[in-house]
Amino acid sequence: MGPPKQLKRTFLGFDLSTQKLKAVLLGSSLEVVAAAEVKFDTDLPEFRTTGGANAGIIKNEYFVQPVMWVKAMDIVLDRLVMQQADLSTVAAISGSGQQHGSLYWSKHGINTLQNLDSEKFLHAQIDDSAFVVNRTPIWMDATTTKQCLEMEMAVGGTLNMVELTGSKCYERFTGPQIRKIYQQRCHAYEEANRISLVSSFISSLFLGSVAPIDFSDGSGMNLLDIRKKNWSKECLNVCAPDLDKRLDIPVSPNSILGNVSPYFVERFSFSPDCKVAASTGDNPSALSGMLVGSSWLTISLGTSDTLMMSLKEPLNWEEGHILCHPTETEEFMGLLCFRNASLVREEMNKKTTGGNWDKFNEYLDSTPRGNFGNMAVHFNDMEIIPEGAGILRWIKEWIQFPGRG
Ligand SMILES: Nc1ncnc2c1ncn2[C@@H]1O[C@H](COP(=O)(O)OP(=O)(O)O)[C@@H](O)[C@H]1O
Ligand SMILES: O=C(CO)[C@@H](O)[C@H](O)COP(=O)(O)O
Repeated sequence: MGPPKQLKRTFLGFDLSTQKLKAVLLGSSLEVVAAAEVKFDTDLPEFRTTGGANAGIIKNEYFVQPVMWVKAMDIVLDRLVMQQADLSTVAAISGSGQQHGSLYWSKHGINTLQNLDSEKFLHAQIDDSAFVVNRTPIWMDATTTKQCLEMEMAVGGTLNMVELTGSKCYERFTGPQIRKIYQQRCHAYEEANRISLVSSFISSLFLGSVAPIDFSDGSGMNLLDIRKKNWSKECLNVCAPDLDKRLDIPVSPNSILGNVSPYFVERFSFSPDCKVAASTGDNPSALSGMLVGSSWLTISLGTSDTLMMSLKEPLNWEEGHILCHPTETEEFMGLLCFRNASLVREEMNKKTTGGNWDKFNEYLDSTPRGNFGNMAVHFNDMEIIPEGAGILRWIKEWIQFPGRG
């Protein structure tokens, strides 16, 4: 006999990453009680994504229709219920989101979020009209070179931007993306009452109101003063007008934002006392989830590959990012991100084995590490670090070692 129902406490986490939405229900000893996922390409083919994103007509343009994420939330919750997951035991909900992507709420969208009808699906209510930008940029987008130059110049150069925000201006970062929308779709920007990151969007759905952005994921915007853990007025001013109102005050990633909205109580039997915690970026989440000491380096192999480390003090890196640490909130984290990652591996796997990872791993295991000196770098898309694209191959005979002729 297990503990009485009122003592059973579970914790529900979401990961809204590039290719899928995953949900995991954990017990109080962190055991997995239930898990479900929704793959955008195959479960929601009507959105026509490839690797979870839509490519635009402009080179390096990538976007997503936010309603796809809303629909994915409907489906993933239903999949948990179909596994008999008892959502009335959930004590708290939180999430991790692909970094840098942004959502632009219309006034109508905010109103709908606050008055959801539990008889209807989320996506039947939070539809296209909830957002003023229906092709919303995600981290893969790199079309904001002009805005990056403008923002850096306006704060006195690249080094000043690094010193303030922890990163030079990167095309995928939210600040340059917001500036592009302000410049190219001024009307939409004016109509955007609030702007969410993908992470704060997850909390918003459960809270029933637009959740604040946490300062760890907020560090991936080129807008946050990472030392003060607040928006940099200088950066906001050079990005777009009246941006502070649209972003609200950033909060600690540890914050409890409120109770779950009545929609989830009525539709999925969540307890009205269930708490909604701030969500954060997927990389800050990955670093904190690894529970490693400060001298460890964490590597995450996913749609993007990332390298993460804890830092006591922020450093002024020419490349890469310093973010506010998600759990040691007085500290910082270093992040390097590489975009030619799982999608490149996937393509190679399809070519060589027809998409069978076991076979692919067998092939890898059948050659020694270093592959006899035959190596290749596949930058199918313009890489972030180093900035470059193309395929480079090294064949053993071509590599000249000093002293070996
Ligand atoms: N056995 C495997 N070996 C290498 N890559 C894999 C394997 N299984 C899945 N993948 C790849 O991992 C990627 C998904 O990783 P995931 O961590 O869920 O992504 P994300 O970073 O978007 O959260 C997919 O591109 C998939 O093809
Ligand atoms: O741009 C970055 C980090 O700066 C990416 O790592 C995104 O956060 C996407 O995450 P995945 O979907 O690859 O996990």
